[in-house]
Amino acid sequence: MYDLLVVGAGNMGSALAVGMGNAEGGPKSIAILDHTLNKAQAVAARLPQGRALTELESADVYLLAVKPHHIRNVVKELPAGAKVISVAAGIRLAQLNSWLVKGGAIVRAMPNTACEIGQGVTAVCATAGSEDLAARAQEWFRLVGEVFLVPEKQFDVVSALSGSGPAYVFLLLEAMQEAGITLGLPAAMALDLARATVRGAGLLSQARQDDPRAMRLAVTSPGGMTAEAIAVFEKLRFRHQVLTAVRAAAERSQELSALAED
Ligand SMILES: NC(=O)C1=CN([C@@H]2O[C@H](COP(=O)(O)OP(=O)(O)OC[C@H]3O[C@@H](n4cnc5c(N)ncnc54)[C@H](OP(=O)(O)O)[C@@H]3O)[C@@H](O)[C@H]2O)C=CC1
Ligand SMILES: O=C(O)[C@@H]1CCC=N1
Repeated sequence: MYDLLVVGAGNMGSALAVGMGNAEGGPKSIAILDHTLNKAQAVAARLPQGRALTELESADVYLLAVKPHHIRNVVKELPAGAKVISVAAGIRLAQLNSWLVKGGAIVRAMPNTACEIGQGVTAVCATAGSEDLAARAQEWFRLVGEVFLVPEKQFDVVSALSGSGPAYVFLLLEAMQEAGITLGLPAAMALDLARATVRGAGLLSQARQDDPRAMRLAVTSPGGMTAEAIAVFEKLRFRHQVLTAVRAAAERSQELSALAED
């Protein structure tokens, strides 16, 4: 029996399997299951004790990393009493519970892809009676980043903030690179500069634990060049754009829950 069987060798399943499987104190034996054997094999090859599967086998814990509209079928195939961790966006604990054949323990988690390098953020909640599994899930997710216990009613917003969040940062990277290119820099140099800047700003913010506004003001010399850029962002209502975008993602999380019932 495997300690952990990850279903879905896509972006999130592979990030979690690789991150947890290579961390000290993580699940010892990990199997990864995907429709496409090649995908599962590619992940298993990056694990100290990984096994690629195309059919379900017995495991202590099943971590489900398939798309929200596929998850009901996967849950229905799990054995009675299965211990399940789902990372599917929008899918509620009550839905997972109703699809399980019989009993079992259920944890819902919302990680992000930075788990692959141990720098993820994961929100966790669980059904009553699943405390042991919730403790184990927190332990494993802590191996690949920070963990927050979050009431389920906040999951849509949390998912829209930290689950989707890396994509917003990558969009900023793309936009910074494109601006550099348009204003005359070579593409590779523009990307290197943007990437190093995002990394440094993230690390500085983490190291200082300061209010981001104060950190922004420390860069923005009165009458200097940054002030010109910030004034443009404010005029274009950047904050409003971020709020509208995060709200759209949170609303989509609610829709995904409803669609999974169809
Ligand atoms: N990507 C992210 O950043 C995050 C994703 N999530 C959640 O993680 C889940 C997976 O997302 P993501 O990794 O991006 O999706 P992917 O499409 O990259 O990965 C899902 C994988 O699961 C496979 N699959 C589907 N059904 C089955 C099945 N019954 N048995 C075995 N394998 C199956 C898919 O195969 P095929 O393509 O052939 O269908 C695919 O390879 C989603 O529910 C998402 O909401 C959560 C947090 C962040
Ligand atoms: O876009 C999605 O639906 C998934 C969930 C959070 C990040 N990716």
